[in-house]
Amino acid sequence: MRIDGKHYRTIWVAEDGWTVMILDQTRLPHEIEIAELRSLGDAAEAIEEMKVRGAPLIGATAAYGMCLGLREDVTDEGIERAYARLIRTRPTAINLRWALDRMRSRLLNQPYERRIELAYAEAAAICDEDVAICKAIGDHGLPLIRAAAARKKPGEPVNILTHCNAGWLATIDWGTATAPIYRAQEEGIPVHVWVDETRPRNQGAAITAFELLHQEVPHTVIADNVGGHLMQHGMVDLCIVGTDRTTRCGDVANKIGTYLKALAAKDNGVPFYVALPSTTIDWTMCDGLAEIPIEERGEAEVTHMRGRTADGRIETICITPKGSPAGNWGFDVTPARLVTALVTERGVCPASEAGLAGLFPERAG
Ligand SMILES: CSC[C@@H](O)[C@@H](O)C(=O)COP(=O)(O)O
Repeated sequence: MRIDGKHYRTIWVAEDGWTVMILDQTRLPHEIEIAELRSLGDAAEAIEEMKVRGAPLIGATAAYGMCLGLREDVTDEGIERAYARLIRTRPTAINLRWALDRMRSRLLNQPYERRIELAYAEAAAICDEDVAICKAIGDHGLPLIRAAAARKKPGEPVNILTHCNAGWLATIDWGTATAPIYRAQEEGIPVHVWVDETRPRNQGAAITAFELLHQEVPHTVIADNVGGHLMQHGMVDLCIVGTDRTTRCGDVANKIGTYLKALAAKDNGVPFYVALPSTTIDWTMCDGLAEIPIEERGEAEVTHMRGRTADGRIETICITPKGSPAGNWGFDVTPARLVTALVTERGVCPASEAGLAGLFPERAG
């Protein structure tokens, strides 16, 4: 996708053939800064500090983290050490484990002298596949937006609510929840996106708004609690969000607050879609509420906010009384019964074990 007219992916390898380059998402939307990852530690910290974030991009960064780890130690022990360091960076997004498992099984049993080259090729393949998968999600999600457009007066935009950032900046390109929106834009279907701010880290206000602005998609940033009101007043035609882990039975873990939007959507008869690559499905789990690990992060993300002052300085300010404790759960689980449908690279299906098994029979038990 584009920033100031220039095409970017979220992660790539520098001309030296080994340094991994990322867009540092902690600097958005105020600064466009490209960061270099030159060691296993750099890659792990980039994920932990959320310089890169979003389930597919976390997986891709971990894959490149394995490459950087191999440059430090090419042995089997080196592979296991890199795996162990990267797997503990963030707990909820299943793409992390998926990418690490794929890298490990590709590399073990290979001659030492070929491992680094094979690792970079595998990480690049993971990225290229993610681009194709997200594009396919866009193709399959497009008819849902087209159908909503058919119910509107000519020229009236389809109002789409999204939460957090499941856009191209959460993937390699295209995004998951945003891919159908970008496809609709390409087709000339008028769309308008309600962007939940997504406290505490404001991925909606900072990142989704940034990417929609640069893609010239009409949008409005709203406070997290506004969505229910808009739905009650017929101002949302459909919701579409991403996910960090979806169980084989269709329960969906996504950024904290997603569940409340799904409840409001159900109450108001607004379709609630979840867009996901199959790499985000955890086939080992059924009951998301009981089984999906939910990331808890530091209090400061809740007690403090970061932004740019009128004179251009980036500042962090405290918004709570000194001494008030804060809780910071990063994700919640939306039960399958609240999800209208899942949009995957193979098509749209009910959020259920049978629905997913129908699209991915080779994975279903
Ligand atoms: C396309 S990825 C979907 C999710 O990863 C996204 O909705 C989300 O919740 C991201 O959370 P984050 O904590 O910013 O990594």
